[in-house]
Amino acid sequence: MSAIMVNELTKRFGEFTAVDRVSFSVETGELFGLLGPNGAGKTTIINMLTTLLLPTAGDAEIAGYDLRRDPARVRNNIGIIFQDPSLDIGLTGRENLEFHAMMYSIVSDEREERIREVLEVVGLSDKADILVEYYSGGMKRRLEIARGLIHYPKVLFLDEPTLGLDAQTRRSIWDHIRKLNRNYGTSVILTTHYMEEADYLCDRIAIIDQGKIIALDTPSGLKKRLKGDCVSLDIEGKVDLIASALGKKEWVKEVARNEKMLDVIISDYEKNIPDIFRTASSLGIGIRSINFSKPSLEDVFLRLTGSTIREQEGSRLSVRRERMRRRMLR
Ligand SMILES: Nc1ncnc2c1ncn2[C@@H]1O[C@H](COP(=O)(O)OP(=O)(O)OP(=O)(O)O)[C@@H](O)[C@H]1O
Repeated sequence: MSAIMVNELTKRFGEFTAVDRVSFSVETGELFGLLGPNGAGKTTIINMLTTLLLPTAGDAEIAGYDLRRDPARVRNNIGIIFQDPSLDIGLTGRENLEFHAMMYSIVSDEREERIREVLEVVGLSDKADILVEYYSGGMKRRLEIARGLIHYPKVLFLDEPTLGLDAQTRRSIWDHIRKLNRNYGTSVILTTHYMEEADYLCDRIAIIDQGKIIALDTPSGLKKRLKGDCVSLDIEGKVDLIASALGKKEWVKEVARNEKMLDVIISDYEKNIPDIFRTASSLGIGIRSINFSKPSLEDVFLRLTGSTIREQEGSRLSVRRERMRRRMLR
């Protein structure tokens, strides 16, 4: 059985269509991502699937229950972690969980054991009795995840789970999400605009742009849509000569010269890279350095939407990477 089945789900705010006939399904135990820029419609999709917002059209089933006909049962079978923190900072971590467990009518005999368990999943057992006011951003996020798990939901919704957190904390949250998904078999649907988060965590990703799903596949399936890998060579000798020799190879998709540098888009990197060296050597041309970049989800996104990628300004490497990326996409 699918954990979530979405059929032509649509949300209009007045004249504006925020979500436009979106259809997808999430398998039981799957970690599924909605990836897209700010304003793409991800939160609106989550809000509809969690019964917080009424769809304009379309329908969905969550944990086997119809969104429109059975919203109470849907709510009982899901956990939600919102984008904005919603903890009571005047209570301890444990008290926040107790309060939530009571709201879900978990009987007191079971409550203590469940709290112990979810605190362990998110690695907060030793901080449970500290006021949330003194928690770091990452600890708060982990506590929110623990809270979303307290009633053993079949499906967990996470809206931008690591928004605003530093890289190290983000990584630790990812590991906790994976752990709960693997250990409990909880189906997870998360929204993110961090490409690396979707890539690292998700079994499958739906790329959302302007309210529509524009691609849906595994991370590697999405990356395979690109033309190839980019090899960047710093040439010692006649650049035009090697550029023309490489351009004739069947596995070379594109060659572009930039002064002494050569960017070559190739297929099957592992197999063909030695041939680049052999070709250079047969022409008496040296290669000072070689740089290699594999396509990322960022490249896929750029290819699909045409929108620019924000790179660190001023860095020559970034400018170069951006240039190489654009070549891979053409
Ligand atoms: N209640 C509302 N009334 C009018 N427009 C809305 C409403 N809620 C959302 N929108 C619009 O719908 C679009 C999608 O918003 P949504 O919050 O779903 O995007 P998102 O992909 O989740 O981005 P973010 O991560 O920034 O929240 C946006 O243009 C937003 O301004």
